[in-house]
Amino acid sequence: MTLCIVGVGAMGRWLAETLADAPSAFDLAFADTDAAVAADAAAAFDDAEAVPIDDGGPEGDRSFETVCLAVPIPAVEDAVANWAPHAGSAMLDLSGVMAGPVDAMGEHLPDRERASLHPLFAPERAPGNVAVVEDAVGPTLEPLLDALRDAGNDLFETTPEEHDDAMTTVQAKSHAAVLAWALAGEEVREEFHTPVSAGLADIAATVTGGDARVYADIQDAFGGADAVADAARTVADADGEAFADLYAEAGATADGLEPEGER
Ligand SMILES: O=C(O)C(=O)C[C@]1(C(=O)O)C=C[C@@H](O)C=C1
Repeated sequence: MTLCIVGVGAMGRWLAETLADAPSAFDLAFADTDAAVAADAAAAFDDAEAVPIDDGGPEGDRSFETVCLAVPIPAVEDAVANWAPHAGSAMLDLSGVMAGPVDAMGEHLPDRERASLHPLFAPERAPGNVAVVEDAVGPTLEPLLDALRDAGNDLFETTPEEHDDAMTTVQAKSHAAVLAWALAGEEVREEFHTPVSAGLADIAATVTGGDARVYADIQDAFGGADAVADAARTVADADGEAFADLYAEAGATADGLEPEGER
């Protein structure tokens, strides 16, 4: 299958690396607004090519069986429109938001295969859970999804609404809370750390070790930092009894938030 990966950031590279090891053959092409980044990726994979971008789509009248959009969240809907004429059989996106691209793909590729995937991890922690909306999946996308499964990823079916709602808690509120903790904290001697503070410090290092633009896009797409700030204010203002009530309420909510294996 010819597959053009549009957007060669961390997740575009992750897809290429995962498929390069798959038994089914994927002829890879890479396109990026930074032509040097696409050229680098093409050089790293056997027989892969770099595709120059012109006016948002591929230069010349190029067509690929499948186009995968691994572009930033704010760019994905325009990318669907620009690349739809060049996706012969299928399009998928890995942008991390689902409602917008699923609607746009339905509008621009009504008669072709379509899926939206969100790998819920950074590539260095692959394989992991991948949320999937199989809007219209058939013989073109099936081998690609199988290759991700074969690489140890756990693909689970969701809806755009369920996914985007979940990301408010899973991503936007989590990141806001962790960043606020790091911003409010001060350096302490290592021996003072407790299991709780050491765990938070580890998570803060993970969150701040990524790409600021990706984290800003997540805040814009899903919101939730205000709710975290309001909750922190309520905790800060609570006296003994009110604090105990909040503590109990947080405990009950936290039970529901815990991944099943850890309950
Ligand atoms: O660093 C990790 O492993 C992450 O989980 C990163 C993380 C996240 O924190 O939500 C950040 C952006 C991606 O969309 C997916 C996951």
